[in-house]
Amino acid sequence: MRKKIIAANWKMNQTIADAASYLDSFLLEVADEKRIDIVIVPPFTALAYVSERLSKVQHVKSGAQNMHWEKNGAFTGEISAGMIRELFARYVVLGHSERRTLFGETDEIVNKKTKAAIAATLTPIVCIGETLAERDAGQVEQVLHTQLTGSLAGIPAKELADVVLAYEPVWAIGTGRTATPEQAQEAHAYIRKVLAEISDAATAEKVRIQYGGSVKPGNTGALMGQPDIDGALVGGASLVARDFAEIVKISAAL
Ligand SMILES: O=C[C@H](O)COP(=O)(O)O
Repeated sequence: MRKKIIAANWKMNQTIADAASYLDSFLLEVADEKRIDIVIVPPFTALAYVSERLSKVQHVKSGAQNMHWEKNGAFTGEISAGMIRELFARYVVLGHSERRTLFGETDEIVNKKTKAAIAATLTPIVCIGETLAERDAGQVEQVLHTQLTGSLAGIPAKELADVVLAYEPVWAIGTGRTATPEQAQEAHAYIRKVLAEISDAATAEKVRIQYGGSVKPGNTGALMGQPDIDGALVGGASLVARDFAEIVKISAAL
């Protein structure tokens, strides 16, 4: 049985002051929700603060939104896995579609970052997903296959088992247009099939696959009730503490 993992990707939102009042209410709301993993992914500027607050709460962890694959060097504006780990963050989101589309991240780059994160004992949340044009052209499986084999190349099964994947159809991100539970389940089942091909069936069964794209309290139950959906990567709805707490509670109760 895979433990569900629900993550709040705040993207470029929330100051330290915002994070403080958010956590005041969110941590009270989810104080008893210890059946699932909960992750808060703030912008880098609030990561130290959020990690410090969460160090007193065992069941909620922090994560970063991006990192560079090198340990250090002349990479202005970048930070390394070791720097994230120094803040006691446990997760890092890699290859988010906004990184791929707006900042030119390729599967090769995501692969280097994933390996560097694992080497630094961070758990990567590797994002994949098709655009609307690709879905309309019937290329969903082809796109997911390319992204999976490229982003996860050369990662041994033992390490792959602990990687978290996030299936985020690009057309559902921030649009209010959610994949139906059936569409999401179909994609997740295919992802697990590809995972079995690139590792083995037992490893594929262990990998947790989140769904992301306009997840809200109202659609959480139907999505999280699907057999191959093991959690959610939540953007917009995670900015409101009460909404994100509701998503956590609905997921934990399933
Ligand atoms: O990382 C989160 C995803 O991009 C989903 O964002 P959204 O919930 O605002 O659609």
